[in-house]
Amino acid sequence: MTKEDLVAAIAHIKDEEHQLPLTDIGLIRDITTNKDRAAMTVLLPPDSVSREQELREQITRAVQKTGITDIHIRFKTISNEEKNDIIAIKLNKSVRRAPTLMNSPLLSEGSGVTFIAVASGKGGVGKSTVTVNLARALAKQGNRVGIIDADIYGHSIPEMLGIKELPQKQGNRIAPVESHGMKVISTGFFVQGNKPVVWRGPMLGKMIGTFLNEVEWGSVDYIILDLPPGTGDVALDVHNRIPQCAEIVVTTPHKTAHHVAARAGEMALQTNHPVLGVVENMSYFTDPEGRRHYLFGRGGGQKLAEELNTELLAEIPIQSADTPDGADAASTLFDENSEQWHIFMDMASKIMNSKNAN
Ligand SMILES: Nc1ncnc2c1ncn2[C@@H]1O[C@H](COP(=O)(O)OP(=O)(O)OP(=O)(O)O)[C@@H](O)[C@H]1O
Repeated sequence: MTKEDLVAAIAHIKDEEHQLPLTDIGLIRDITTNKDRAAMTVLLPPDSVSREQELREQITRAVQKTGITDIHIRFKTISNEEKNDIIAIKLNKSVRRAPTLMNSPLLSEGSGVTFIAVASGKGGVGKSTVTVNLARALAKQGNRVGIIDADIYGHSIPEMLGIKELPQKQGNRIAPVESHGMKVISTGFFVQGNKPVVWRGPMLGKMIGTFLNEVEWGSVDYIILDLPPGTGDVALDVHNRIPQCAEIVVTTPHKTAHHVAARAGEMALQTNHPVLGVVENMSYFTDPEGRRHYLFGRGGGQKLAEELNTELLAEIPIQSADTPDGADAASTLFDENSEQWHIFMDMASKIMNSKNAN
């Protein structure tokens, strides 16, 4: 009796959500067998905890059919995020490079397009702010830049850029909206009103493919993708469809933010995507006398960069909403005279230099 025989014996036991064998998606692991003894660990996400007894019985029956009677099954509860991470990493090999979607000229070798996904562990840390300003800074330095706002839950890019129009049809293709010298496509263009998006399964799986294949991008040097927070389906799809996509992980100086951000970066690493670096946002506030105040603590970005074995690309200060002229300056498009803008310009140069070095 080998481990493979044991895996085969329990391969019919499936995950309810994905209908895939638990062994294939990493939710049964540490499978060992030794003569008449078998042991394994079953990982239970919250919605499956009630299945513990049923699973124990199913596994026991299946293993007993092989003649083994000494069966040890450990159950470990995991969060939904952990479940998604495990499945993402496990499935990556098999779903990677779906052939029908590889025909986008953008993805071909020699297209010269650099893809950068901007990720974060949780929402509200400034992922979209980093996407938009990095894209602007790259455009300002002479690059042709496209933005894919793939944040299905908080597609804020059109609003940030003040885009009012919708993309037009160009033959049987979609023309991205031009704004601030960049080409923009957003999930927000394809939903009505401000309803939360309930794109699941097949539709979600098609989204990145549609944005790559059916949008007429023309010539672009960079495509920056604003991912939804966390390590869900869209992030996984990007990792799968765009194997060359590099990642920037945005975090704040908060310890908790650093912790959750690490997962987004680790997913990239485990799926062999380079992590370009970490951006720490809302790092400090510079007062009118030029003194820095580290309102949310210090070092979170650096710590995350070390953990992911990458570079701290930038520390973006907090922009005050209180401006001399009373205007609402907490705009996400940083003014070209601001400290923040200079930092974004430096970051864009760094990224361009590393592209040229490759
Ligand atoms: N450095 C900064 N200084 C001041 N305000 C900022 C800064 N960075 C971001 N903000 C503000 O914080 C809020 C959240 O930023 P943003 O929408 O970029 O985050 P996000 O991570 O993309 O969030 P979500 O995942 O919900 O889309 C916005 O109102 C933005 O204007």
